[in-house]
Amino acid sequence: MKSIHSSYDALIIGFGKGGKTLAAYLANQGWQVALVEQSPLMYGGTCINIACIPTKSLVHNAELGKPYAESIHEKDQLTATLRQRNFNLVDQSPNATVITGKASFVSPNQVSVRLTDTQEDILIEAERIFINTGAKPIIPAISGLQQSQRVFTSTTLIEQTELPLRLVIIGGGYIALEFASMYAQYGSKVTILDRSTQFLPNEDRDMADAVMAVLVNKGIRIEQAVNIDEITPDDGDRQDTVVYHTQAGNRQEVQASAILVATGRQPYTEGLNLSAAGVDMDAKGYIRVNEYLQTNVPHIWALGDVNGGPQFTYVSLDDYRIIRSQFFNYKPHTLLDRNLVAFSLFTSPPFSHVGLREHEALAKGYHIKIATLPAASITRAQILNETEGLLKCIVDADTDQILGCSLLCANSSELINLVQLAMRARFDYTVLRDTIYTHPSMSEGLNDLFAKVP
Ligand SMILES: Cc1cc2nc3c(=O)[nH]c(=O)nc-3n(C[C@H](O)[C@H](O)[C@H](O)COP(=O)(O)OP(=O)(O)OC[C@H]3O[C@@H](n4cnc5c(N)ncnc54)[C@H](O)[C@@H]3O)c2cc1C
Ligand SMILES: NC(=O)c1ccc[n+]([C@@H]2O[C@H](COP(=O)([O-])OP(=O)(O)OC[C@H]3O[C@@H](n4cnc5c(N)ncnc54)[C@H](O)[C@@H]3O)[C@@H](O)[C@H]2O)c1
Repeated sequence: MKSIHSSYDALIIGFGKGGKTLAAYLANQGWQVALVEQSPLMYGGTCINIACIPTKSLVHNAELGKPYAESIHEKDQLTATLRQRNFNLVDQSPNATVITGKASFVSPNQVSVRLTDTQEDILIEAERIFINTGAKPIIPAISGLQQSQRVFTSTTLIEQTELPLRLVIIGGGYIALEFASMYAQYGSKVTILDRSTQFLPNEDRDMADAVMAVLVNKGIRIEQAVNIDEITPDDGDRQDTVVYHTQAGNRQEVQASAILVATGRQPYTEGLNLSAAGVDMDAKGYIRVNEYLQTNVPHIWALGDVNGGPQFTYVSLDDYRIIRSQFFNYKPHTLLDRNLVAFSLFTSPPFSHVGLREHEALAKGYHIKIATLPAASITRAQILNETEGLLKCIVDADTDQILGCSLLCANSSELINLVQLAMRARFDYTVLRDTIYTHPSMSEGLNDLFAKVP
């Protein structure tokens, strides 16, 4: 490890997407930079070690029909490679040092770091401090949950090399649906128990129903509006029992060889001692920032999940761009000009969305034109043998501009970026309708979808 100085131009706390990119950039510009990460198993942050990358590797291999244990092994190799590459990305710069330890504020400019290997406490001063400590799972208070040996988070479930025969998932959001889809494809019998009264409550009902149909076709059982009462332990048959009530008040039970808790993620500020720096948080514990991602303490910024923005790796990366534009010669960029953040939910096929949904456009008073297209009508989908799904676009009837688009089909996580670009460029929908796409491709579905706009 490089020698640690007592003072730096910039101190970055947490090896998240925004922070590591910022660390490498600032060091290349000649700043003296320290990046503190509490765990050597988290160099590179959440995305590459325990989130996006390992889960999408598992989704991909499930689609290919690879056995579970082999896929877990392959995922571990991939994350180990990326971890080392990410460490090098920062630490190989002569101006940057990765310090492995837990950071805690002592004053607005001073941070104490308890080094992970020696448990020694060191004090670091920095002119500017960037907090990028991410988020961690919310664990609901359910009787028996803490005692159970079969309860996992998204992090710990994908450490298991044995496929759970019966997987019960508590939650109905991103993690729940992605894990349900992939574990069902590996061969688990999956049950989703969601507290929300509606499946995918933010989506238009036609799209939500189409996603639900995809999951149900994989044999997944989905229960909405449930209230989990308790988890009762293994009685020798290697299965716990999850006891819950339905909205109608009926008591139900389901057996589980593994239980995944996927009930949301909360800001990771534990141990940071933000009060010593005087940094404000909101009611949910997210660090309050202005449009420049600056906290109430002017030389301290917060990037990524911890600042309460949408929890996506690409948003953390865009946070880096916002900060970069404040110090270097880039076009000014703030939270105020961040619009059109698309997302992809990596079920198989993936569900992707950008812009307004139909119900949102109507609520905003737009006059709209709508078109839908079954994925099965796209030739490429037939070739791929992935004919499940539905595509939908919402167009402003007064201007012909695209207001929103939802895609449930093969490669939708790529296609949605094309639609997003057209929306940012303020193209009329006819541009996507009449563009010459390669053949046979999923993009051609956009020709057909937009051709159906009345
Ligand atoms: C299972 C799962 C799947 C996901 N899939 C996707 C996806 O497909 N696409 C997508 O865009 N997003 C996905 N996300 C969300 C995405 O992972 C996060 O939005 C993103 O990783 C957040 O990064 P960040 O920059 O906030 O920091 P993180 O990458 O979370 O990094 C924070 C780091 O800070 C460290 N840390 C915390 N406190 C301290 C401290 N006091 N001292 C030192 N170090 C500290 C932590 O150990 C951690 O390494 C997924 C999330 C999960 C859980
Ligand atoms: N593809 C992606 O980009 C991707 C993938 C995974 C995660 N993520 C990010 O990670 C974040 C966290 O994901 P998540 O799925 O944990 O959270 P989420 O906020 O997406 O979903 C939480 C779900 O848990 C349910 N819930 C909450 N408490 C419950 C309880 N006690 N009993 C039953 N159900 C309960 C809610 O109804 C909701 O369906 C997401 O917001 C997303 O930003 C992104």
